[in-house]
Amino acid sequence: MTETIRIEVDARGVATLTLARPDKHNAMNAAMIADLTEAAVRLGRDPAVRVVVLTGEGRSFCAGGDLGWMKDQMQADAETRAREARSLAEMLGALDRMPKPLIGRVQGQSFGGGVGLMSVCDVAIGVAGAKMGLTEVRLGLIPATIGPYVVARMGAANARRVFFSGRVFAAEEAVALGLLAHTVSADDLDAAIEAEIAPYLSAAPGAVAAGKALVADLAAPLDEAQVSLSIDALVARWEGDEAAEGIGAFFDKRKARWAESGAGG
Ligand SMILES: C/C(=C\C(=O)SCCNC(=O)CCNC(=O)[C@H](O)C(C)(C)COP(=O)(O)OP(=O)(O)OC[C@H]1O[C@@H](n2cnc3c(N)ncnc32)[C@H](O)[C@@H]1OP(=O)(O)O)CC(=O)O
Repeated sequence: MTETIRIEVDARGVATLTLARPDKHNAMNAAMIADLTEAAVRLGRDPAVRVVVLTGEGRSFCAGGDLGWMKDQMQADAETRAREARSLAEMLGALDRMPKPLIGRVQGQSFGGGVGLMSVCDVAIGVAGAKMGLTEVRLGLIPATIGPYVVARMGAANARRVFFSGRVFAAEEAVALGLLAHTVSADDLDAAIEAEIAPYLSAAPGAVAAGKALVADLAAPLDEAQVSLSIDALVARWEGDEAAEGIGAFFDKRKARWAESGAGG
């Protein structure tokens, strides 16, 4: 475990999992991806933990996949690229399957993979007016490994709108899309999270875990074929010119210049 996340467990068994790269808006690099995967498995197995709250330190919940890490994948060999893309899918799967209620405390901006994290929470509550979006297409990327979870949340019709436009929307719209349960003022966020936690603490842990597994199977059964498709889709983007231009433009702090064919990779 590195320094990318913090875990605190209180006497009631409420674990708070905090994304802790505030200077990078909590973007998920390789270390954070590994740490989150390990934490999901560990907290899921710990009988003392009853509920997990996922939050971010600083101004953002999570700005998505770390674009420096993604840039590295573009220079890497095919085996490394596939392994790194799979690590993202495995992290999302580990959080999604964690047999404890996972509550998202969305205190700031969330983009790309940050919206993916919200989508693997059982319930997420956000601050009114917070900005979010599936902004990947602005970077020459797509919501790939997060795709199955986000589509399950908002449905294909909504996903088409927000995936293909990459537009930024407010937390209120995220409620309508099914990403957030409701919004509150920043001052009321902790009270809202406490209110959400309380009933889980009196529920039978085994029943909660069984219910969570059943809902996951009934609502959006995710098989290895879908996971592989999403990994391949991410790797294909890393191999194309558009992501190099989009990510390059982000770090150069300029507007991306897309090829005019409209079919560029
Ligand atoms: C998971 C999958 C795909 C993705 O998630 S792709 C990533 C999608 N995310 C985004 O599009 C957000 C990118 N970030 C921003 O738009 C902005 O940084 C911000 C979050 C709106 C904040 O803007 P602000 O002007 O307040 O701050 P800076 O831009 O100066 O950022 C400060 C600092 O943080 C670094 N940073 C921000 N986001 C990222 C990031 N995603 N990756 C790496 N670094 C990031 C930024 O570079 C600055 O660093 P300095 O060193 O201080 O310059 C794929 C799948 O689904 O499979």
